[in-house]
Amino acid sequence: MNALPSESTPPANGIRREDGEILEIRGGRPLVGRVDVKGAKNFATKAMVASLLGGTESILRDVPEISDVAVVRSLLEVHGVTVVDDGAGTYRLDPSGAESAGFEEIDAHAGASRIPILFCGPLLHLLGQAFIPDLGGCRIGDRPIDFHLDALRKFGAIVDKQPSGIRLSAPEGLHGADIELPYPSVGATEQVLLTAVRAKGTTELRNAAIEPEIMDLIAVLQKMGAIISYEPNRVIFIEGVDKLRGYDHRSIFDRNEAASWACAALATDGDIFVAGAKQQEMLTFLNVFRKAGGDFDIQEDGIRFRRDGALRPVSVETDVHPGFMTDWQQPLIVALTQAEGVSTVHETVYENRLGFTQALNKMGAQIVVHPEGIASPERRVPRRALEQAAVITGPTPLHGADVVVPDLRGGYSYVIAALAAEGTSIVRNVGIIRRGYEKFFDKLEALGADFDVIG
Ligand SMILES: CC(=O)N[C@H]1[C@@H](OP(=O)(O)OP(=O)(O)OC[C@H]2O[C@@H](n3ccc(=O)[nH]c3=O)[C@H](O)[C@@H]2O)O[C@H](CO)[C@@H](O)[C@@H]1O
Ligand SMILES: C=C(OP(=O)(O)O)C(=O)O
Repeated sequence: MNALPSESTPPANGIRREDGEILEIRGGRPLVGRVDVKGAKNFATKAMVASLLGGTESILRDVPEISDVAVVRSLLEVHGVTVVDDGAGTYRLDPSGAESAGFEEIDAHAGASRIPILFCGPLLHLLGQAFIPDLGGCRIGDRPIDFHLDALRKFGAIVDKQPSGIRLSAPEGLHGADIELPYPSVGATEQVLLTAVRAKGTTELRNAAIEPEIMDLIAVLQKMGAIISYEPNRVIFIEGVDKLRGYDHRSIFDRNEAASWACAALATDGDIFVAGAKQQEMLTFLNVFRKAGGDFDIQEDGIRFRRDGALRPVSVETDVHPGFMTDWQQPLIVALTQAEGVSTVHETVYENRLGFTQALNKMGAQIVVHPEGIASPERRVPRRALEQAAVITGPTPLHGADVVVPDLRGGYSYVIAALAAEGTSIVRNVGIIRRGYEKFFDKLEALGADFDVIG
């Protein structure tokens, strides 16, 4: 492997490694070694928004160095929140200077993230108004926000959809609400939690999402002084309180990143210790990992993942927690291209999350995507002719190709496919991967990956 330019010396090709958008990857080598997984992208960003609700400074620990965090930080700062970090993942967030921000400033900082929508409740409580720009995030379906807006109206917000975003106001303040979600939406559940904690009166939320990241957000809000009870059958009661204080909290680990590296070990016949990974939040993933021919050791400070002989075909259906997480299926599909038999992956959360498989076929995989998925009336995702179920026939040797990253988990998947392939691949648009994977290039290097940043 050519020695990668270190951060301190400018690389020969003049490309600052950390800003690299194009990788040249030479495959055929197993990934072996240790990676450290920090806090979860899908938790830390929400906890940062929650700091707006506190009357005093909050401290958030194990914050990952990813671009989605940078987007939320800049949105908080344009609203007058002081954010200081120690360079090692501890953030201090002081909302005492919070104020309204101009549309242009907000729009300029919205980035490719979905998190801005979660600013609604806290800003309405704090300022009585909010402007939320159009959202980013992975293009894996329509990703509407109707559940969010319906909930905010029930809290008493006036919602005005505009060409470039949403303007909200709450002239009478916000009051408790009775809300049943049509689907256990993670974002909509977080929207309700972040709004209800300071609303006047009690809120009942039914059909709530209960992902581990949601439970950690509830823990943060409880630390701040909120009164939230989590009942059986996805029911959450929130008693609004007049004021909340700052919190001190260590983020839950990123189970999506941990699962990604586990799939990388399967795909490259490697052996990866994921420091920070915990069994409890990954039970469903670990069962599928073992059925697919993986072996894992649960240790005090992490989980060791490796292949245990030939990979075996599996049938997986994505679902809400505690089911198989939709964010896990893309890296798993890369590993299943090496399994000895026919696997199926039914994507039931998003209607368009299997398009990334076309590039895998370009690398030699045999994946057929069925737009209608499984024929079952209770399916979550409306039955439309989009990517719904993938049938993966293996094992198929992968060869290098020139591919363009479509989304966060698809991008990660292309990199491990290139590492598992024989020959050289060019993977473009890899900046998207930095949305959710901290120090991605450093980790690949630590695991023995043979690649260069070429653009
Ligand atoms: C930043 C973050 O935390 N992202 C995660 C979050 O996304 P996000 O919160 O956007 O995902 P949701 O759980 O809301 O979406 C699930 C399904 O509900 C639909 N829906 C959602 C909201 C709405 O108002 N109307 C509607 O129809 C979506 O289109 C999708 O089909 O949960 C997803 C499901 O675990 C994960 O894949 C994402 O990684
Ligand atoms: C879909 C994902 O993220 P986002 O909701 O931020 O697009 C993901 O983390 O896999």
